[in-house]
Amino acid sequence: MALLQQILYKVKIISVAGAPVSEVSDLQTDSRKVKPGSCFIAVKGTLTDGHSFINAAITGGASVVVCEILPATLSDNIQYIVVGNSAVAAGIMAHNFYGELSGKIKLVGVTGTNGKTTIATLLFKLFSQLNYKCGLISTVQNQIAGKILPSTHTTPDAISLNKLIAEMYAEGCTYVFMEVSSHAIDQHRIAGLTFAGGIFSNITHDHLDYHKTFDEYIRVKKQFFDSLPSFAFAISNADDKRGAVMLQNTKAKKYLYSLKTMADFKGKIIENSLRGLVLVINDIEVHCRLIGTFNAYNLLAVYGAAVCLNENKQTVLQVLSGLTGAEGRFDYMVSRNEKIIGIVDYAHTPDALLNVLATIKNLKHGEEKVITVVGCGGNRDKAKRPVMAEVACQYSDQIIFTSDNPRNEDAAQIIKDMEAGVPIIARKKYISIVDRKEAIKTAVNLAGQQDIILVAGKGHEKYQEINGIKYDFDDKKILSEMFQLVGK
Ligand SMILES: CC(=O)N[C@H]1[C@@H](OP(=O)(O)OP(=O)(O)OC[C@H]2O[C@@H](n3ccc(=O)[nH]c3=O)[C@H](O)[C@@H]2O)O[C@H](CO)[C@@H](O)[C@@H]1O[C@H](C)C(=O)N[C@@H](C)C(=O)N[C@H](CCC(=O)O)C(=O)O
Ligand SMILES: Nc1ncnc2c1ncn2[C@@H]1O[C@H](COP(=O)(O)OP(=O)(O)OP(=O)(O)O)[C@@H](O)[C@H]1O
Ligand SMILES: N[C@H](CCC[C@H](N)C(=O)O)C(=O)O
Ligand SMILES: [Mg+2]
Repeated sequence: MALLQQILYKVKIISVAGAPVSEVSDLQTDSRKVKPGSCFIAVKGTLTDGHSFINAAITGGASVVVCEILPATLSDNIQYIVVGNSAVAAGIMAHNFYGELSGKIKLVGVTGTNGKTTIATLLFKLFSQLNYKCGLISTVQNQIAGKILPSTHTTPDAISLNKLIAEMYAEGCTYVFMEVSSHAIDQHRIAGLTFAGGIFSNITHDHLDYHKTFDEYIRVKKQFFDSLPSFAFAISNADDKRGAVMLQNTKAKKYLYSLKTMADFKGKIIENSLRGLVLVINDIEVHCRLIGTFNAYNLLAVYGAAVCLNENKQTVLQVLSGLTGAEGRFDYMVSRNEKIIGIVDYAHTPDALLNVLATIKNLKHGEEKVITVVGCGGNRDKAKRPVMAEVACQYSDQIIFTSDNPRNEDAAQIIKDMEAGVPIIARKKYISIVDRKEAIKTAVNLAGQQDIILVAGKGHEKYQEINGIKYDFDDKKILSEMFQLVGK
């Protein structure tokens, strides 16, 4: 049980009605999870409005209701608290409920279209190797010190998020590295948290189904930096067109990283091959295992954050040089007889696909073919489909369009949306195969000695979501099984 008054600390209350209640057993934004004594917070969502479930929550046992609009009829023995924004209230209340712990650990948030998982995971690995107990909140998995927990979102809802941070604190974690998605910022999942630092990777086309315009997407991402406290650090990518804008109104201490211009954290690529990257970072040469220019940016962001967190520069670079990236990001394998190269990557935006394919192009020695297998997710930004197809065609010798997670859409129609982006000159080099396993198999059959197969879009995912059901599916496992069979 927790005192209601304490949980409401810092919440902007407009009015209070009904019967006074002093304690609640927990907080819930979902009426279906309410228990006797719960405080139900009615949040306006994207599909429905939590206010329609106030009665269901009361029937379920809620004793307190936090809402933006008071119901027409009030139930007996229930306290109603009217707030300006229930989602913001949920964030602040969850933070209070779990002991305001974000300020007691060092919480670092990473935002941007691409690179969040990579940067957060590298920071987690780096600080763990520097002998700190750390937490990780990411798309691939959550981790509390060594314990791995499954992840359902890039950034969990406010209640799950604060609960997770509380578990991390209880386990003795002193650092938590987390991804901050644009959905999370917009839906106030991070409201109430105190960040020690924020990192911006980049912003390119994605999620326009949700944010509607690119300007709005930028505005939402910027809000994260606008809300950082003055004692925090804010690190941004000087080479991204919007890198400066992100820090324009932040109170935090500002730092920039760059491969192209003068910056606090300045990098230069000396070598970029399948063996990894050789970089000079602020005059120190470092050999890294990560591949591709985009990873040079991720490494610079990680280095910058570690320096801002007062770690020794030499030690940081020493540890960084041994680190591998996150699962399903440029995961590299070679077929039996060492003939075909396979790369599984989570590129599911035009920019990510472009970066990965440009990296592969740079790494080629000669006339090897690049065969790309790619699809787009259903119930997500439709505008990126033709653009991803165009990018795939531009940088590949052969392309197989296939399904990703169709969710509630028709996989064949998603592929048609992609095909609309195929340039006329590329019409002869693509085929479409809805069944993703068949598509991967076909790519392996098409590949000759030394050719490179890129399987893009699903990275670490272990399922394919079709009409609400998650079927077992693992690009890496399928590709490696087929690679075992390749005898040519
Ligand atoms: C579009 C979106 O972001 N939706 C998220 C949002 O749900 P919503 O706004 O649609 O909620 P809703 O269904 O309209 O319901 C409104 C309210 O009524 C409540 N309700 C609903 C039904 C009921 O019977 N009783 C009840 O109380 C709900 O609990 C909710 O509080 O809030 C929920 C709780 O936080 C999230 O689980 C849900 O994520 C959905 C499943 C999702 O797929 N989200 C993706 C797009 C997402 O968030 N992705 C980002 C990463 C993106 C990236 O950068 O790559 C992420 O952070 O994971
Ligand atoms: N700094 C970067 N710039 C551009 N592309 C990148 C960068 N880092 C990674 N990528 C590409 O984007 C893909 C996704 O990377 P990552 O998972 O780190 O990003 P993310 O921001 O966490 O994505 P999500 O929003 O889906 O969680 C990678 O598989 C790679 O193709
Ligand atoms: N976090 C991203 C993941 C997309 C991954 C891709 N495989 C897809 O299903 O579209 C999203 O929810 O939009
Ligand atoms: Mg991620």
